[in-house]
Amino acid sequence: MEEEDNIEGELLLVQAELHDIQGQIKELLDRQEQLSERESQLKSMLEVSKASRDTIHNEPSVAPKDWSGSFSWDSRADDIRFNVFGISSYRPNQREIINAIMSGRDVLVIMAAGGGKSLCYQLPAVLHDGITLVVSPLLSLIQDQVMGLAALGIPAYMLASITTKEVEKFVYKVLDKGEGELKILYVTPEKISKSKRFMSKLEKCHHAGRLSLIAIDEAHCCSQWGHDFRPDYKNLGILKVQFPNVPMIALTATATSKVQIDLIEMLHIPRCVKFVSTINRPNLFYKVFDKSPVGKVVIDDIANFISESYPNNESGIVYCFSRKECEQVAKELCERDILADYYHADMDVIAREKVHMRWSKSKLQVIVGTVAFGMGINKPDVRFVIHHSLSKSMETYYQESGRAGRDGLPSECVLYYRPGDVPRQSSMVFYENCGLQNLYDIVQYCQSKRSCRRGAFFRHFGEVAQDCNGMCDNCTSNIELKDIDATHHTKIIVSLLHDMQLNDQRATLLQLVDKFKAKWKESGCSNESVDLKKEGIEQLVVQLILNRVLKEEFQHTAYATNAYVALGPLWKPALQGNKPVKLSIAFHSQDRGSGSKRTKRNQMSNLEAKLGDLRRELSSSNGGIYPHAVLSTQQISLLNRQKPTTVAELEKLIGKVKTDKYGSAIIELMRLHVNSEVLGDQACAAKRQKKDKEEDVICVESSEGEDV
Ligand SMILES: Nc1ncnc2c1ncn2[C@@H]1O[C@H](COP(=O)(O)OP(=O)(O)OP(=O)(O)O)[C@@H](O)[C@H]1O
Ligand SMILES: [Mg+2]
Repeated sequence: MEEEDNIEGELLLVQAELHDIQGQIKELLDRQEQLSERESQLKSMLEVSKASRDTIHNEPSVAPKDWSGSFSWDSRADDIRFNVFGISSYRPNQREIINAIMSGRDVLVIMAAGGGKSLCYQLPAVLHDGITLVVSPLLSLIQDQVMGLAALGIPAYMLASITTKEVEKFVYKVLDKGEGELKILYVTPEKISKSKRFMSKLEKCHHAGRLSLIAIDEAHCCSQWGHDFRPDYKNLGILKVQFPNVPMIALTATATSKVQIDLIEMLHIPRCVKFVSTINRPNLFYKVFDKSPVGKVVIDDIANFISESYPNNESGIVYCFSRKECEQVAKELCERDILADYYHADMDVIAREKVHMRWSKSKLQVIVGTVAFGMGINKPDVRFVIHHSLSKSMETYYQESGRAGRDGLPSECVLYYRPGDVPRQSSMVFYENCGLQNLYDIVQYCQSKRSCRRGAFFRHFGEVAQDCNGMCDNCTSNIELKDIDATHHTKIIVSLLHDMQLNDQRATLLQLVDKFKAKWKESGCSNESVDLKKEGIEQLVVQLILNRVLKEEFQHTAYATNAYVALGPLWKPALQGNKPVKLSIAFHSQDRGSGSKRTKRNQMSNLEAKLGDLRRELSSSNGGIYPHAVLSTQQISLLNRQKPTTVAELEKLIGKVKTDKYGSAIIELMRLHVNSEVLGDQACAAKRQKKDKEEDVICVESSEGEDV
C-alpha cells in the first residue's frame, strides 16, 4: 500500500515535470518558428536592399552628379519659386530634385510627409514648355492640388469622375491639338489603366512633343509591400513603355527598401536618381501622457490640453481606436466647448467629405477619426495630433502623428497611454504577420520614460540617430524617476500564473493584477518603498510581456477575441529570481496632459489673428480655396514681424502672384493696424503726459499741503 502511494506520488511528480517540459518544448518550437520567419524576412530585406544599391548605384550611366551645382534654369526657377509659389527658400533636396528632373533624368523621391514633394514636380511643370501629367490616388488630394494651383494662377486641371463635360472637352482639345492653356493635368490611376481614349490623346500630345514630365505621387501605392496598395497603380508601368523619353518622377513618404525596389521595377525606371531624405521631423514634439482608466477624465485631459495650448482654434486631429469611440469622444469634446466632429469608414462618402471640408477650411477645430482618416489629408497647419489610444505599430504612429506640422512649424504629437489598452490592440493584430511584434515595438516606445522618443523612430527605420534638440518629453522632462527592483514582484506574478496554468485557469491582464494585489498583501511583503499602484503593476506585467517572461494568448468567443496573460519562454529564470527586473516609476505621475511638461507656445498676436480672419474671408471670396492657399501660417507670422504697408514691401515677402491677387486687402489691413498702433502709441503718450502732469500737480499740491 505504502509502496503504491510512493509510486503514485513519484508518478504525479514525473507527470508534472513531463507536462512542464512539454510546455517548454512547445514554447521553444513556437519561438523557433518565429525566429525562422524573422530570419527569412531579414534575409530577403537584405537582398532587396543590396539589389537596390546595385541597380541604382552601379548602373554605368548613372554617374554621380552634383545636383546642387549651377544650372542654366537657376534664375528662372528662383523667380517661379518665389513669385509664383510664394516660397522664400528651398527645403533640403528640393532644389537638387528639380535640377535632376530638369536635366531629363528619372527620379525617385523619398521624403517625409510635409517635406515638400509637390513643389519638386510642380515647379519643373511651370518651368517646362509642355504639359506635366500627375497621377495621384485620391480625388480629394487632386481637388486640393488643382484648387491650390489655380489660386496661384497656374493652369491645372483634372480628369476624374467629377470632371464636367466642358472641362473634359477642353482638356482633350489641349492634348489633341495644343490649343488652350494647360500646364498640369491630374488623373487617377484608373484613367491610365481604363481609358483608351485618354491614352490615345496623351499619345498625340507626346507625339507633338508637348508631354514634358510624368509625376507619380504617393508612389508606394504601386507596391504590395506599401501600406496603401492600389491595384490600378500596378498598371502605371505602361507610361514609361509608351513614353520612354519623358522624364518620370515618383514620390513617396514610405521608405522601406522593399517598396523602393518594387517601385523602380514596376515603373520601369532602373536608372533613376534616388533622393532619400531623413525621416526626422524636427518641428514635431513627441510626448506620451499617462492615460486615466476613467474615460471621462481622459476627455477632460484632452479638452484641457486643447483649450489651454490651442485657444485660437488651431487645427488638430484626435485618433481613436474604434468608430464608436470616435463618435463618443467627438460628442464629449463638443460638450467641453471644443469644436469637434468625427470621421470614420461607417459614414457615407458625402458626410465624410463634409466634415473633412469644414476642418480643412478651419471651420472645425478637431477631427476625431479612426485610421480611415489617412491619406488625403493635405492640411499643412495641423498643430497637434493626439492619440486617444495607442497605434498598432511604430510605422502607423509615425504616419498618423506625421500629419501634424506639414508646414514645418512647431507642432505636437501626444499619445495617451495606459497598459490596459494593450490587450485591446493585441487581440486585433495578433493574427497579422508580425502584428504582435509591431505592436510591442510601439508599446515599448510608450512604456519608456527615459529614452528619446525620436531615437526610437531612428532605430525603427534604421537611420543614424540625430539630435532631438529637446523636442520630446523624455529629453526635456524634469520628472524624477525612481527605479524599483521588481524581481520579487515578478516572482509572485510568475508563480501565480504557474499555479493557475496547472489548474487549467487563465487570467486577463486586469484579473492578474487583482490576483497579484491580493497575493502581495497576503505575503506580507507590503512596504511603502516597494508597493506598486494598480497602474504600476499593469506596467510591470506589460514590461514582462515585452521581455518574454510572460506572453499573451488569445481565445475567440462568439463576439470577440479575448487576450490572456500566460507564462512566456523566460518564465523559469524569472521565477528563480535569476532575472533581475527593474521598473521606472515617476514620482509625480499625475501629469496627464495639463501639467508642467507642456512646451510654451507663442500666443497669437492681435495682428496674426486679424490676418487669419482675412485669409478665411479671402478664401471664401476666391472660389472656396483653402485658407492656407491664400497665406501660409509662416507667411502670416512673417507679415506680423515685418508689417509691410506698400505693394513693393509686400511683394518682397510673399511674391508677385499673391500680392497681385490679395495685396490690396492685406495692405489695407496692415495700414489700419499700423495706424491704430500709431494712434494707440500717441494716445498712450498723451495719457502718460497727462498722468505726468497730474503727478506734477499732486506733487505740487502735496508740497503745498506740506507747506501748509
Ligand atoms: N521650401 C518650402 N518652404 C516653405 N514651405 C514649403 C516649402 N516647400 C513646401 N512647402 C509647404 O509645405 C507644405 C507641405 O508640402 P507638400 O504638400 O508638398 O508635402 P508632401 O511632401 O507632399 O507631404 P505628404 O507626404 O504629406 O503628401 C505645403 O504647405 C507647402 O506649401
Ligand atoms: Mg504630397
